[in-house]
Amino acid sequence: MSSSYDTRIETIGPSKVTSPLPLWRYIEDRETVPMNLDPEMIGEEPNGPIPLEIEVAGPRSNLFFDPSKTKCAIVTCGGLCPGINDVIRAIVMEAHHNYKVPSVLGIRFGLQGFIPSYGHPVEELTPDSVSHIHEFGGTILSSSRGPQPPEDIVDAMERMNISILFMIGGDGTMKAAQAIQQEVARRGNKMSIIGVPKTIDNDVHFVSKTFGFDTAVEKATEAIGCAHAEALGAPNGIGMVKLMGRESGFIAAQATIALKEVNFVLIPESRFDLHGSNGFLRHLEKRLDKRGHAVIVVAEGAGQELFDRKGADPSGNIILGDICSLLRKEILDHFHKKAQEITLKFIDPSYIIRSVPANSNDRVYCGFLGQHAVHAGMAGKTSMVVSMIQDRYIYLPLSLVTQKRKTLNINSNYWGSVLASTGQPSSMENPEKNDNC
Ligand SMILES: Nc1ncnc2c1ncn2[C@@H]1O[C@H](COP(=O)(O)OP(=O)(O)OP(=O)(O)O)[C@@H](O)[C@H]1O
Ligand SMILES: O=P(O)(O)OC[C@H]1O[C@](O)(CO)[C@@H](O)[C@@H]1O
Repeated sequence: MSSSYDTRIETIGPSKVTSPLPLWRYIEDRETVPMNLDPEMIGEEPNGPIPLEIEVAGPRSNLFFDPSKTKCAIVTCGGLCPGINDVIRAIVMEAHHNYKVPSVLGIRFGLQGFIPSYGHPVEELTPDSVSHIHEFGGTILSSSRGPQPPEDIVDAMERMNISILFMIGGDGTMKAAQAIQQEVARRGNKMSIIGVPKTIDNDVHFVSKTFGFDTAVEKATEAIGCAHAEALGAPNGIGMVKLMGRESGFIAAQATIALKEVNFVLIPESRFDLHGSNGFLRHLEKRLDKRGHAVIVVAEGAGQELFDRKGADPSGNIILGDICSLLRKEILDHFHKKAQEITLKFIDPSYIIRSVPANSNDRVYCGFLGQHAVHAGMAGKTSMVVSMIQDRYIYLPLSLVTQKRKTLNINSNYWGSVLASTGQPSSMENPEKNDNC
């Protein structure tokens, strides 16, 4: 398969400043690494490897910005995610200790922090002030989700004399970064916009694994382990766990593969019927008849096709698309009608999987992401994100990662492995499509 992806990284201008870093190896500017990307890992159709030249992350010997006159800023947007504080810490340490920039500002409450009418003061981030923040979950800068005009954000950056803006967030934040970058370019400003993709959902296109995903999955497996114990603790015991993932089921799928005890995993990408000869309830019934217990993992966005546009369930009750409420009701009704005793225990770890501090893997990952983000910004690279693919830290254009949201491809070998682990059928849709009621 030939590739039509433009992986070139934009730069603001020529690099004329010698880097102050005491290093044994610099990365050649524009050094690339040839990669044969596994399409499944970056959210593309599984049509064979994607050959691409991708720019290697790392320190450059020549910089665009003169460190002694460079002011940086960091903003965190979207939902919380383990490791945000680790990235903030790494950026501040790298910028201050190695490049010796005079100032790194923390923008409070996401993009709101740029807009004067919200009145959020900026915070000077120093090595001292960030030295222990990795011990805590969340973001020391706080976050928000509302849209803010890129013109007002760039006005604020001009007023504060910011040269490099680091934006830590999910796919929405990367789109916001692109809009800010376009405004910067329209004004002909010499400012660098660097994205660090963050989300427990792992749904950023072209990024094989976002930081925080690993920790969230680890935390999710604790809930599944408990659901399994509950399921085993009663006759016909059913343990159900709800996990985050509104539009993609990566957390549910990965936690399922990690813990072999899951018998059904329901994700947004894989439609299913409740009733009928091949519906979920029939398969659950078979599982209970055979083994006497079942563990079900549900991504919050699964089964939205079962609700009408008002969020009502098949009986017309408005339950706002909450798939687990619907499943619990339908399971209880189903087995009640059959006069079969079941015990259903429901666990919703909810925000716990994303508000915890990062695990060791994510800590290491976040540290490097932060450092490489600073190297990129100082070299004058812009409109890009820092990421890791196939064990290499690399830079990717924002235009690539914002093309679409990554979803789990149910024709992939990865999903095949998930199904092999649960033993559920590859489809729980009925051939006759009229019996969801
Ligand atoms: N298409 C867009 N254009 C400009 N700004 C956007 C766009 N999408 C989202 N944003 C802004 O980016 C910020 C973060 O977006 P959002 O709330 O969607 O979270 P996210 O970055 O996708 O993180 P998460 O994965 O946790 O949802 C918000 O301030 C939002 O208004
Ligand atoms: O309740 P909030 O903060 O809007 O976010 C919930 C969403 O955020 C995420 O944690 C990350 O996008 C999703 O998994 C979840 O659907």
